[in-house]
Amino acid sequence: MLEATGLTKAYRDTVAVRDLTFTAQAGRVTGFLGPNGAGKSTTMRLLLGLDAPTAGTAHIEGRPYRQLTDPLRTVGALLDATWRHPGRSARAHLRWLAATNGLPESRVGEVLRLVGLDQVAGKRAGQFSLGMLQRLGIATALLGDPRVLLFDEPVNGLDPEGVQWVRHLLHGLAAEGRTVFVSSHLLPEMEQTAQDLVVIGRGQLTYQGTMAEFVARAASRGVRVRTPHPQLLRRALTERGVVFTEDPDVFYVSEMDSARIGELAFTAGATLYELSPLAGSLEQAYLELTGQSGEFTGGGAR
Ligand SMILES: Nc1ncnc2c1ncn2[C@@H]1O[C@H](COP(=O)(O)OP(=O)(O)OP(=O)(O)O)[C@@H](O)[C@H]1O
Repeated sequence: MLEATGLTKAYRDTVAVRDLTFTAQAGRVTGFLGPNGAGKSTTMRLLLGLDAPTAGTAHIEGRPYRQLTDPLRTVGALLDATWRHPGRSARAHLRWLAATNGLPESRVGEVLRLVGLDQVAGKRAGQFSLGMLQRLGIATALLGDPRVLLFDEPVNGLDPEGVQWVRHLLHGLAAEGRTVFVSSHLLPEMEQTAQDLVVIGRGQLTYQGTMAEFVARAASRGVRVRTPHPQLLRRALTERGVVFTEDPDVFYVSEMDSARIGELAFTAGATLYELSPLAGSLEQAYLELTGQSGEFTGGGAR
Protein backbone atom coordinates (compact mmCIF):
# COMPACT_ATOMS: atom_id res chain seq x y z
CA MET A 1 0.00 0.00 0.00
CA LEU A 2 1.01 3.60 -0.66
CA GLU A 3 -0.09 6.31 1.70
CA ALA A 4 0.39 10.08 1.64
CA THR A 5 -0.76 11.99 4.71
CA GLY A 6 -0.75 15.78 4.79
CA LEU A 7 2.11 15.64 2.30
CA THR A 8 3.53 19.07 1.53
CA LYS A 9 6.56 20.20 -0.46
CA ALA A 10 7.44 23.87 -0.67
CA TYR A 11 10.24 25.19 -2.83
CA ARG A 12 11.45 28.74 -2.45
CA ASP A 13 8.84 30.28 -4.80
CA THR A 14 6.29 27.48 -5.16
CA VAL A 15 4.31 25.07 -3.06
CA ALA A 16 4.48 22.07 -5.40
CA VAL A 17 2.37 19.77 -3.17
CA ARG A 18 0.03 21.01 -0.46
CA ASP A 19 -1.48 18.90 2.33
CA LEU A 20 -2.01 15.90 0.09
CA THR A 21 -3.70 12.85 1.61
CA PHE A 22 -4.48 9.73 -0.39
CA THR A 23 -3.91 5.98 -0.51
CA ALA A 24 -3.26 3.48 -3.26
CA GLN A 25 -4.42 -0.01 -2.31
CA ALA A 26 -2.81 -3.38 -2.90
CA GLY A 27 -4.41 -5.42 -5.68
CA ARG A 28 -5.54 -2.33 -7.59
CA VAL A 29 -4.17 -0.13 -10.36
CA THR A 30 -4.45 3.47 -9.16
CA GLY A 31 -4.18 6.16 -11.83
CA PHE A 32 -2.52 9.46 -10.90
CA LEU A 33 -3.76 12.44 -12.90
CA GLY A 34 -3.27 16.16 -12.93
CA PRO A 35 -2.50 18.97 -15.38
CA ASN A 36 1.13 19.79 -16.20
CA GLY A 37 2.84 21.25 -13.17
CA ALA A 38 0.17 19.95 -10.75
CA GLY A 39 2.80 18.21 -8.64
CA LYS A 40 2.70 14.59 -9.83
CA SER A 41 6.46 14.15 -10.26
CA THR A 42 7.12 15.87 -6.94
CA THR A 43 4.66 13.50 -5.23
CA MET A 44 6.35 10.47 -6.81
CA ARG A 45 9.77 11.73 -5.72
CA LEU A 46 8.50 12.26 -2.17
CA LEU A 47 7.03 8.75 -2.08
CA LEU A 48 10.38 7.35 -3.21
CA GLY A 49 12.43 9.32 -0.71
CA LEU A 50 14.23 11.21 -3.49
CA ASP A 51 13.08 14.46 -1.91
CA ALA A 52 12.18 15.23 1.70
CA PRO A 53 8.70 16.60 2.45
CA THR A 54 8.32 20.03 4.06
CA ALA A 55 5.47 18.53 6.10
CA GLY A 56 3.45 15.32 6.24
CA THR A 57 4.44 11.75 5.48
CA ALA A 58 4.74 9.45 2.47
CA HIS A 59 4.61 5.77 3.37
CA ILE A 60 5.25 2.64 1.35
CA GLU A 61 4.01 -0.54 3.01
CA GLY A 62 3.63 1.46 6.23
CA ARG A 63 7.04 3.15 6.32
CA PRO A 64 8.86 6.08 4.78
CA TYR A 65 11.06 4.92 1.88
CA ARG A 66 14.25 5.76 3.77
CA GLN A 67 13.28 3.35 6.57
CA LEU A 68 12.66 0.37 4.28
CA THR A 69 15.07 -2.42 5.09
CA ASP A 70 15.01 -3.89 1.60
CA PRO A 71 13.91 -1.06 -0.71
CA LEU A 72 14.27 -2.76 -4.12
CA ARG A 73 12.29 -5.78 -2.92
CA THR A 74 9.59 -3.48 -1.53
CA VAL A 75 9.11 -0.88 -4.23
CA GLY A 76 10.07 -0.51 -7.89
CA ALA A 77 9.74 2.64 -9.92
CA LEU A 78 9.94 3.93 -13.46
CA LEU A 79 10.44 7.68 -13.28
CA ASP A 80 12.53 8.85 -16.21
CA ALA A 81 12.97 6.13 -18.79
CA THR A 82 15.29 8.24 -20.92
CA TRP A 83 18.11 7.89 -18.40
CA ARG A 84 20.53 5.11 -19.29
CA HIS A 85 24.18 4.33 -19.25
CA PRO A 86 24.87 4.76 -22.97
CA GLY A 87 27.77 2.33 -23.13
CA ARG A 88 26.19 -0.45 -21.09
CA SER A 89 23.91 -3.15 -22.46
CA ALA A 90 20.45 -3.76 -21.00
CA ARG A 91 21.66 -7.04 -19.49
CA ALA A 92 24.81 -5.47 -18.00
CA HIS A 93 22.74 -2.64 -16.52
CA LEU A 94 20.33 -5.05 -14.83
CA ARG A 95 23.16 -7.37 -13.68
CA TRP A 96 24.93 -4.43 -12.08
CA LEU A 97 21.72 -3.38 -10.30
CA ALA A 98 21.05 -6.95 -9.14
CA ALA A 99 24.62 -7.39 -7.87
CA THR A 100 24.71 -4.09 -5.98
CA ASN A 101 21.34 -4.76 -4.35
CA GLY A 102 21.80 -8.38 -3.36
CA LEU A 103 19.28 -9.72 -5.88
CA PRO A 104 19.77 -13.10 -7.59
CA GLU A 105 21.28 -12.86 -11.09
CA SER A 106 18.63 -15.28 -12.39
CA ARG A 107 16.12 -12.47 -11.95
CA VAL A 108 17.83 -10.52 -14.78
CA GLY A 109 16.86 -13.09 -17.43
CA GLU A 110 13.34 -13.31 -16.02
CA VAL A 111 12.62 -9.58 -16.22
CA LEU A 112 14.23 -9.28 -19.67
CA ARG A 113 11.87 -11.99 -20.93
CA LEU A 114 8.93 -10.41 -19.14
CA VAL A 115 9.41 -7.08 -20.94
CA GLY A 116 10.32 -8.67 -24.27
CA LEU A 117 13.92 -7.43 -24.40
CA ASP A 118 15.67 -10.82 -24.19
CA GLN A 119 16.59 -10.76 -27.90
CA VAL A 120 18.28 -7.35 -27.67
CA ALA A 121 19.64 -7.61 -24.13
CA GLY A 122 23.27 -7.52 -25.35
CA LYS A 123 22.78 -4.30 -27.32
CA ARG A 124 24.07 -1.08 -25.83
CA ALA A 125 21.22 0.87 -24.24
CA GLY A 126 22.56 4.00 -25.95
CA GLN A 127 21.12 2.60 -29.20
CA PHE A 128 17.69 1.88 -27.74
CA SER A 129 14.53 3.59 -29.00
CA LEU A 130 12.30 5.36 -26.48
CA GLY A 131 9.95 2.38 -26.48
CA MET A 132 12.83 -0.02 -25.70
CA LEU A 133 14.05 2.30 -22.94
CA GLN A 134 10.55 2.25 -21.43
CA ARG A 135 10.68 -1.54 -21.42
CA LEU A 136 14.13 -1.46 -19.82
CA GLY A 137 12.82 0.99 -17.21
CA ILE A 138 9.93 -1.35 -16.47
CA ALA A 139 12.34 -4.31 -16.22
CA THR A 140 14.41 -2.29 -13.73
CA ALA A 141 11.31 -1.54 -11.64
CA LEU A 142 10.39 -5.24 -11.58
CA LEU A 143 13.88 -6.52 -10.78
CA GLY A 144 13.38 -6.87 -7.02
CA ASP A 145 9.93 -8.45 -7.51
CA PRO A 146 8.46 -5.64 -5.34
CA ARG A 147 5.01 -5.42 -3.75
CA VAL A 148 4.61 -1.76 -4.75
CA LEU A 149 5.19 -0.27 -8.20
CA LEU A 150 5.24 3.35 -9.31
CA PHE A 151 5.21 4.20 -12.99
CA ASP A 152 5.48 7.77 -14.29
CA GLU A 153 4.18 7.89 -17.89
CA PRO A 154 5.05 4.25 -18.69
CA VAL A 155 3.48 4.26 -22.17
CA ASN A 156 5.33 7.34 -23.37
CA GLY A 157 6.96 6.46 -26.72
CA LEU A 158 5.33 3.04 -27.04
CA ASP A 159 3.44 1.96 -30.16
CA PRO A 160 -0.20 0.77 -29.81
CA GLU A 161 0.94 -2.81 -29.27
CA GLY A 162 3.34 -1.66 -26.55
CA VAL A 163 0.61 0.41 -24.93
CA GLN A 164 -1.64 -2.65 -24.79
CA TRP A 165 1.22 -4.73 -23.43
CA VAL A 166 1.76 -2.24 -20.56
CA ARG A 167 -1.97 -2.31 -19.80
CA HIS A 168 -1.97 -6.10 -19.50
CA LEU A 169 1.23 -6.04 -17.48
CA LEU A 170 -0.19 -3.55 -14.96
CA HIS A 171 -3.43 -5.52 -14.67
CA GLY A 172 -1.41 -8.69 -14.07
CA LEU A 173 0.76 -7.04 -11.40
CA ALA A 174 -2.32 -5.78 -9.55
CA ALA A 175 -4.02 -9.18 -9.88
CA GLU A 176 -1.00 -10.67 -8.08
CA GLY A 177 -1.90 -8.42 -5.13
CA ARG A 178 0.62 -5.65 -5.76
CA THR A 179 0.02 -1.94 -5.40
CA VAL A 180 0.32 -0.26 -8.82
CA PHE A 181 0.45 3.55 -8.96
CA VAL A 182 0.67 5.02 -12.46
CA SER A 183 0.57 8.46 -14.05
CA SER A 184 -0.29 9.04 -17.69
CA HIS A 185 -1.48 11.84 -19.92
CA LEU A 186 -3.30 9.37 -22.18
CA LEU A 187 -6.74 9.50 -20.61
CA PRO A 188 -8.55 6.91 -22.76
CA GLU A 189 -5.72 4.49 -22.00
CA MET A 190 -5.85 5.31 -18.30
CA GLU A 191 -9.59 4.66 -18.34
CA GLN A 192 -8.91 1.10 -19.46
CA THR A 193 -6.02 0.56 -17.09
CA ALA A 194 -6.85 2.01 -13.67
CA GLN A 195 -9.57 0.91 -11.26
CA ASP A 196 -8.95 3.76 -8.81
CA LEU A 197 -7.96 7.37 -9.33
CA VAL A 198 -6.09 10.09 -7.50
CA VAL A 199 -6.49 13.47 -9.20
CA ILE A 200 -4.53 16.55 -8.14
CA GLY A 201 -4.57 20.18 -9.24
CA ARG A 202 -2.12 22.85 -8.05
CA GLY A 203 -0.62 20.39 -5.62
CA GLN A 204 -3.92 19.63 -3.91
CA LEU A 205 -6.19 16.62 -4.01
CA THR A 206 -9.25 17.10 -6.21
CA TYR A 207 -10.47 13.48 -6.31
CA GLN A 208 -9.74 10.13 -4.74
CA GLY A 209 -12.03 7.21 -5.45
CA THR A 210 -12.96 4.66 -8.06
CA MET A 211 -12.65 5.23 -11.80
CA ALA A 212 -16.30 4.19 -12.21
CA GLU A 213 -17.53 6.86 -9.81
CA PHE A 214 -15.36 9.54 -11.39
CA VAL A 215 -16.54 8.74 -14.91
CA ALA A 216 -20.17 8.58 -13.75
CA ARG A 217 -19.90 12.29 -12.92
CA ALA A 218 -19.86 12.97 -16.64
CA ALA A 219 -22.21 10.16 -17.55
CA SER A 220 -25.57 11.92 -17.71
CA ARG A 221 -25.30 12.96 -21.30
CA GLY A 222 -28.67 11.72 -22.46
CA VAL A 223 -29.69 9.17 -25.04
CA ARG A 224 -29.06 9.14 -28.77
CA VAL A 225 -32.11 8.02 -30.78
CA ARG A 226 -32.41 7.33 -34.50
CA THR A 227 -35.75 6.79 -36.21
CA PRO A 228 -37.11 6.76 -39.75
CA HIS A 229 -40.25 8.42 -38.30
CA PRO A 230 -38.96 11.72 -36.85
CA GLN A 231 -42.35 13.48 -36.96
CA LEU A 232 -43.98 10.80 -34.78
CA LEU A 233 -41.18 10.80 -32.22
CA ARG A 234 -40.92 14.61 -32.20
CA ARG A 235 -44.65 14.92 -31.49
CA ALA A 236 -44.58 12.30 -28.71
CA LEU A 237 -41.57 13.93 -26.99
CA THR A 238 -43.01 17.46 -27.32
CA GLU A 239 -46.43 16.40 -25.94
CA ARG A 240 -44.75 15.08 -22.79
CA GLY A 241 -42.48 18.10 -22.41
CA VAL A 242 -39.32 15.98 -22.77
CA VAL A 243 -36.10 17.95 -23.38
CA PHE A 244 -34.38 17.01 -26.65
CA THR A 245 -32.26 18.39 -29.47
CA GLU A 246 -32.34 17.21 -33.04
CA ASP A 247 -29.74 16.72 -35.74
CA PRO A 248 -30.92 15.47 -39.10
CA ASP A 249 -32.12 11.91 -38.40
CA VAL A 250 -30.80 11.88 -34.81
CA PHE A 251 -32.44 12.97 -31.55
CA TYR A 252 -30.51 13.62 -28.33
CA VAL A 253 -32.92 13.16 -25.45
CA SER A 254 -32.11 14.39 -21.93
CA GLU A 255 -33.60 13.45 -18.59
CA MET A 256 -35.41 10.32 -19.77
CA ASP A 257 -33.89 6.85 -19.74
CA SER A 258 -33.72 4.59 -22.79
CA ALA A 259 -36.42 2.21 -21.56
CA ARG A 260 -39.00 5.02 -21.28
CA ILE A 261 -37.98 6.53 -24.62
CA GLY A 262 -38.39 3.07 -26.21
CA GLU A 263 -41.88 2.68 -24.74
CA LEU A 264 -42.84 6.18 -25.83
CA ALA A 265 -41.67 5.54 -29.39
CA PHE A 266 -43.53 2.22 -29.47
CA THR A 267 -46.79 3.88 -28.35
CA ALA A 268 -46.28 6.63 -30.92
CA GLY A 269 -45.70 4.04 -33.65
CA ALA A 270 -42.14 5.25 -34.37
CA THR A 271 -39.68 2.53 -35.39
CA LEU A 272 -36.29 2.88 -33.68
CA TYR A 273 -33.02 2.19 -35.48
CA GLU A 274 -30.89 3.20 -32.51
CA LEU A 275 -31.34 3.87 -28.81
CA SER A 276 -27.95 4.47 -27.15
CA PRO A 277 -27.29 5.95 -23.73
CA LEU A 278 -24.33 8.33 -24.13
CA ALA A 279 -21.71 7.16 -21.71
CA GLY A 280 -19.36 9.62 -20.07
CA SER A 281 -15.63 9.16 -20.42
CA LEU A 282 -12.66 9.75 -18.16
CA GLU A 283 -11.58 12.50 -20.55
CA GLN A 284 -14.94 14.27 -20.23
CA ALA A 285 -15.04 13.95 -16.44
CA TYR A 286 -11.42 15.07 -16.13
CA LEU A 287 -11.87 18.09 -18.39
CA GLU A 288 -14.96 19.13 -16.47
CA LEU A 289 -13.08 18.91 -13.17
CA THR A 290 -9.88 20.61 -14.27
CA GLY A 291 -11.72 23.07 -16.52
CA GLN A 292 -13.74 24.23 -13.52
CA SER A 293 -10.63 24.89 -11.51
CA GLY A 294 -9.22 26.83 -14.50
CA GLU A 295 -6.07 24.78 -14.68
CA PHE A 296 -6.27 22.74 -17.82
CA THR A 297 -3.28 23.67 -19.90
CA GLY A 298 -4.65 22.44 -23.22
CA GLY A 299 -3.91 19.36 -25.27
CA GLY A 300 -3.44 17.02 -22.37
CA ALA A 301 -0.63 15.19 -24.12
CA ARG A 302 2.99 16.09 -24.21
N1 LIG B 1 13.23 21.43 -7.66
C1 LIG B 1 12.27 22.35 -7.81
N2 LIG B 1 12.48 23.64 -7.46
C2 LIG B 1 11.52 24.57 -7.59
N3 LIG B 1 10.28 24.33 -8.06
C3 LIG B 1 10.00 23.07 -8.43
C4 LIG B 1 10.96 22.00 -8.34
N4 LIG B 1 10.39 20.84 -8.77
C5 LIG B 1 9.13 21.17 -9.13
N5 LIG B 1 8.90 22.50 -8.94
C6 LIG B 1 7.62 23.20 -9.20
O1 LIG B 1 6.59 22.51 -8.55
C7 LIG B 1 5.41 22.45 -9.34
C8 LIG B 1 5.01 21.01 -9.57
O2 LIG B 1 5.94 20.37 -10.44
P1 LIG B 1 5.88 18.82 -10.84
O3 LIG B 1 7.06 18.57 -11.74
O4 LIG B 1 5.77 18.00 -9.63
O5 LIG B 1 4.52 18.75 -11.64
P2 LIG B 1 3.93 17.57 -12.57
O6 LIG B 1 2.51 17.43 -12.18
O7 LIG B 1 4.79 16.38 -12.47
O8 LIG B 1 4.03 18.19 -14.01
P3 LIG B 1 4.23 17.47 -15.44
O9 LIG B 1 2.97 16.76 -15.74
O10 LIG B 1 4.48 18.62 -16.34
O11 LIG B 1 5.43 16.56 -15.29
C9 LIG B 1 5.73 23.22 -10.61
O12 LIG B 1 5.27 24.54 -10.45
C10 LIG B 1 7.24 23.17 -10.67
O13 LIG B 1 7.74 24.30 -11.36
